[in-house]
Amino acid sequence: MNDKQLVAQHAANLVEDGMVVGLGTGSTANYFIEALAHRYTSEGLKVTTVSSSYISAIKAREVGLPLLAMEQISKLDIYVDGADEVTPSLALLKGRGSDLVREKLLARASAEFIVLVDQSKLVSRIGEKYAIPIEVMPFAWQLVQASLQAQGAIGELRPNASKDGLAMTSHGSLVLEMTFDAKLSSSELNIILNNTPGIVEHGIFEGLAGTVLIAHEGKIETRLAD
Ligand SMILES: O=C[C@H](O)[C@H](O)[C@H](O)COP(=O)(O)O
Repeated sequence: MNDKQLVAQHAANLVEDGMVVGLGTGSTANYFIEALAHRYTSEGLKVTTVSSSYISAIKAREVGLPLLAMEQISKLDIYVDGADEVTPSLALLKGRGSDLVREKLLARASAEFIVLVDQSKLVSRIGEKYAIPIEVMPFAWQLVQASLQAQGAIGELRPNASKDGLAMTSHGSLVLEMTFDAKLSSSELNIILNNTPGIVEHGIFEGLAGTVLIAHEGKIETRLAD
């Protein structure tokens, strides 16, 4: 079992009978979906799930988990997802995939947001390893880019996987990948991005993570939000 599987299994064991569980997106979230499905089929654990992306919904269906559409829920008990960066204050950077809107909705709506990472995701500040993904309305991308450049950021639209076009999110947005002055804190960046018209969603998850489970060499460390 690798570190991502280990931490995913640990999180699946935290799910209790009757819970509505949000399913994240990405390789770590996939391991969680598999581990939860195992408990559902082998232990008869009663769960309902809601997915953060089309790809996670497909995965959940493949493994036989009961799945609700997001429109059918107004709250959930637990949301489990990976992250690309985690700071000491448990601010997150997410969105190397393209499903930020649903991910942040579920993170905000859940009673408990549990983040699964290995040690490679720990950073001292948001933006240390990756540019910040920013979903923009397609017609707004140049105005958003110019507005952020005026505040010192640099960056371009995300290319698609084969680099012969542009990446598009599940909901038809383009993605700007912007790097900001390293002196800006995650909360300052969060405010700038929340206040910029034309941005649909962005990858800074500030004050949302309740628990971060960190796997390293077969052991799990639990960090709780203040
Ligand atoms: O949109 C992608 C999500 O934010 C992922 O949770 C994040 O990129 C981490 O992915 P992984 O578990 O594959 O490292």
